[in-house]
Parts: sequence; C-alpha cells; structure tokens
Amino acid sequence: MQIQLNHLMPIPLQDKLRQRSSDIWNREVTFQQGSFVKIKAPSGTGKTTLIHYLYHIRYDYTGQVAVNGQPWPSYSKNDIARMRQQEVSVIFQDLRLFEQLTARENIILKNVMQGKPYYPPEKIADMAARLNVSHILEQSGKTLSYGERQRIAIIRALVQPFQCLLMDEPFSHLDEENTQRAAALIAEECKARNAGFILTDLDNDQHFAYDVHYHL
Ligand SMILES: Nc1ncnc2c1ncn2[C@@H]1O[C@H](COP(=O)(O)OP(=O)(O)OP(=O)(O)O)[C@@H](O)[C@H]1O
Repeated sequence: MQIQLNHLMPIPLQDKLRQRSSDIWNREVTFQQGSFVKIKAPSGTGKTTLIHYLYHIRYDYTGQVAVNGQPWPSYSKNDIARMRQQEVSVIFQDLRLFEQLTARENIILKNVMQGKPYYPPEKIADMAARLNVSHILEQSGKTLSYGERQRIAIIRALVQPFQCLLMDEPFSHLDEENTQRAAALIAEECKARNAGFILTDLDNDQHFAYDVHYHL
C-alpha cells in the first residue's frame, strides 16, 4: 500500500501551520509500502488530525491523500470498508475501545463481524502474555486502566491483515518495559506481513529501526 500526500493542509489549521516549516503539511510526500515511518511533532501541531486524514475519517483539508494512486474520496464506501479490513489498520490516540465489551471481545470484534478469526485464540493469548495483559482479558473495557486499554488497542490492531499500520502516540501510557515489548511485537507483525507503519509521537525514540523520519 502506497500513500501519497499532495499539498495536504488542514483547513482549521492553515494560518497556524503556514507560520512554521513542515516536512508533511503542504508538501508532496510518498510513504512507500513496507517503510517504518516516524513523524515527530510538538503537541497541537496536527498529529491526530493527520492520522484521521490518512485513515479517511476526517476530510476538512485542502490538497489530497492518495492511496495506491487514487485519492481517498474516489473510493466507494465498500472499497473503503474492505481496505480497513484488509490493507490498513490503526491505533487511535483515544483508543476507541467499547466500554461495555470485555478486553477480549474488543480484540476480536472485527474478526467476529467478518465471520472468521484472523489468528487462533492461542496466538491472541500469546500476544496478551507478551504485553502483560493476560489477566485482564475478561474485564470490561470500562474497568481497564489507560495503559491496559492501550495494550488491548495494540493487540486489536494486530489481529487483522494490513499493509500499513497507522499509530498515533501508541505508547503514551506505557512504561519502558511494556513499550519495548509492544514495539517488538508490532515490528514482528509488520515484518510477517511485509507491512509498514506510520507512527506519530512527540519526541525522538529508539523503539524501532525507522526507515524515515519526518517533522510535522
Ligand atoms: N475539528 C477541528 N476543528 C478545528 N480545530 C481542530 C479540530 N481538531 C483539532 N483541532 C485543533 O487542531 C490542532 C491540532 O490538533 P491535533 O489533535 O491534531 O494535534 P496533536 O498534534 O495530535 O496534539 P497532541 O499531541 O496534543 O495530541 C489543535 O490546536 C486542535 O485544537
């Protein structure tokens, strides 16, 4: 999956962003299939906005986001749904777990809706053990701590096919050990699919062997 930005600018932030230089906003940028991409930016400069544009759930921009050569708006609703099932996965900054479902139900919800599991239960158990969340899998979403939710959201994003994984500050509430464990799992799952990712964060980090760094 290749994503190209063609002079992308958020309409609500145009005045603010014109006053600072950026590698992303109002530029021509190509995110190559399989690349590990880091986008660093201070708070409030549009990381979440960018991730929402890339996942095509927000559209208040000028310019273009093209996926595999075609702008997002040219795809049908069915195409977009299929691409979110097969080609692009996401870890939102606000996580978006269903509070009334258990952690396990949140993880497998997309598989259940599609009628088939992507991974067998043992693989999900293995991922949960690696991220130290085995003991909370049957707890309801509303009782989980933010760090636990973050690890459940990470596992949920990894139990589907994808060519590109979008991640918005995915380790913001994890300690160093759990961050390292989560990053290792994400890197493995990307390599297993020949997939890449686009990760936004506030600071520099060494969690991955990034192919490209950008400043937002
Ligand atoms: N729908 C919107 N309409 C107008 N302004 C918005 C909208 N959404 C976000 N903003 C503003 O755009 C700016 C960027 O927001 P965004 O959440 O993308 O930043 P961020 O870099 O992810 O921030 P943080 O690091 O704090 O999570 C903020 O000043 C925010 O108030």
